[in-house]
Amino acid sequence: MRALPPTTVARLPGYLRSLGGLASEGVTTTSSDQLAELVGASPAQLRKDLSYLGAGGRRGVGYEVDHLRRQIAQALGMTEERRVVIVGIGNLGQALAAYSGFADRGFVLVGLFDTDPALVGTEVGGHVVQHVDGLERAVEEQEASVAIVATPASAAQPTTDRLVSAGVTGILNFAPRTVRVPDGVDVREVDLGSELQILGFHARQRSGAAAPAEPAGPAVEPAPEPEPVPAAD
Ligand SMILES: NC(=O)c1ccc[n+]([C@@H]2O[C@H](COP(=O)([O-])OP(=O)(O)OC[C@H]3O[C@@H](n4cnc5c(N)ncnc54)[C@H](O)[C@@H]3O)[C@@H](O)[C@H]2O)c1
Repeated sequence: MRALPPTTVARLPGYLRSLGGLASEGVTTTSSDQLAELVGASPAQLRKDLSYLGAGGRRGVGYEVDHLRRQIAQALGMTEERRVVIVGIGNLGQALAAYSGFADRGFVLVGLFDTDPALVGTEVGGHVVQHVDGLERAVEEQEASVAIVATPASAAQPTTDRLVSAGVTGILNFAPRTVRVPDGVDVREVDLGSELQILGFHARQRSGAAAPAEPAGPAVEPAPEPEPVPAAD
C-alpha cells in the first residue's frame, strides 16, 4: 500500500460507512459512480483514493463491497483492537463513555478517569470511574494506546503528558487547547465550534452567490455645509 495523503485518510471512514450501509441492504458489488454519490465525492476522486489502497474496481463489475470494506478497515487499523481510556468524565466524557459505536470500529473502552470525588466510584456506560491518580498504572496494565481528553482546557496538556509517558500513542483532544506531543504520538483535535463556523461560512457563501449583486455600500450623504459664521462687526 502506498503512503496515503491525509485528505484520503479523512475520507476513508465515510467510504466505510457507506459500504456498511450497502452491505446491510444485501448489496454485494458497487460502482465508483454509486459509491461516490453516496459519500458525496466525485467518481474520479473516489477511484484515486481507493487506488492508494491497491483497490481497483473490475470493469463491468465494480468493487466487491465486502472486500473493499476489509481493505479500508485494514488501512484504518481497525483489524487490530485499540484500547481506549477517557479522561474527564463530565458532560462530554459521560456521553462518549455511553456511546456504543466505538466497538464496531475496533475500539474497546478500558478506563474512565476523573478528579471529582463525587464522580469517582460511580458507574458510567458500564465502567466505574477511577481517580486520575491511577491513570499511568491503568494505562500500562490495560495496554491502552488511545486516550480521549475531555478535561477543562487547563488540564489538557498535563493530562496529555501523563498519558504519553504511560505509553499512549494516539490522543483525541476535545479540550479547547492545542496540546503538544512528541514524535511518534498522533493528536486529533475535535472542535465542534469550528465545524459550525465552517458551516456558517459555506451558508454565507451560498446565500452570497444566490443573492443579486449588492451595491458596494449605502450612498454616503454629503456632509451638510457649515453654517456661515456671521462676520463680527
Ligand atoms: N471540542 C468540542 O467540540 C467540545 C464540545 C464540548 C465540550 N468541549 C470541551 O470538552 C471539555 C469537557 O467539557 P464538559 O462539558 O464535559 O465539561 P465538564 O466540566 O462537565 O467536565 C470536565 C470534567 O473534567 C474533570 N477534570 C478536571 N480536571 C481534571 C483532571 N486533571 N483529570 C481528570 N479529570 C479532570 C472534571 O471533574 C469534570 O468532571 C471542556 O474542555 C470543554 O470545553 C469541547
